[in-house]
Amino acid sequence: MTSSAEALVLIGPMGAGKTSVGRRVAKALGTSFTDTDIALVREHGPIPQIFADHGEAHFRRIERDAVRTSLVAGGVVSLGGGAILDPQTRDDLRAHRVVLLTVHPRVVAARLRDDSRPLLAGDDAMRRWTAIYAERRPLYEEAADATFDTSSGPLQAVVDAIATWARTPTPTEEHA
Ligand SMILES: Nc1ncnc2c1ncn2[C@@H]1O[C@H](COP(=O)(O)OP(=O)(O)OP(=O)(O)O)[C@@H](O)[C@H]1O
Ligand SMILES: O=C(O)C1=C[C@@H](O)[C@@H](O)[C@H](O)C1
Ligand SMILES: [Mg+2]
Repeated sequence: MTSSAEALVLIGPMGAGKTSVGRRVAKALGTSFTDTDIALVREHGPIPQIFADHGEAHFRRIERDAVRTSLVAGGVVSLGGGAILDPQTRDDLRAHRVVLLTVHPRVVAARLRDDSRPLLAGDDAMRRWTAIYAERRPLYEEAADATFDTSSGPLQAVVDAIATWARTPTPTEEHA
């Protein structure tokens, strides 16, 4: 028995669909939706500005706080792509159901055209996306209870598949 509600947490690389899919999964399950990027922007301002004014290490600290608060709230929680880098966050995720969203590099390029992601700013965005994903992949895979690829098909098909998976009791729940 856990003291706080278990969240359904979406992790994965930039542009995999954590925000857009997570919002729709929450609607399908009739539960709350929190996106840690959206939450921290509300409190601290735009992400590129935070990186420019205070650097990535500072961003990771406030991201860590946003993740902790969001996990306590429960429901569906979409993390920023780099939140998995924090060891405390990785530890916290063990108490929740974690879904890894993946996407093929050929597909993601078209999804990353806006300038909201400072780690992809400027030239060579796709080369950096690929390197960052390769570096974090073991952390994503270690944390994930299930993986869904968002590269093809309608977004709603991924949403439905995750909602169906989420409704299936975990072995722990079955035997509780
Ligand atoms: N399955 C999908 N099919 C088509 N387009 C998608 C899909 N998932 C996301 N998109 C589009 O890709 C863009 C990026 O998606 P989104 O912001 O949800 O990614 P993210 O994983 O939250 O990225 P970040 O880590 O930067 O927060 C959005 O314009 C979204 O509409
Ligand atoms: O993958 C990352 O490191 C990031 C992903 C976005 O969700 C934002 O949290 C920010 O742009 C950094
Ligand atoms: Mg997002």
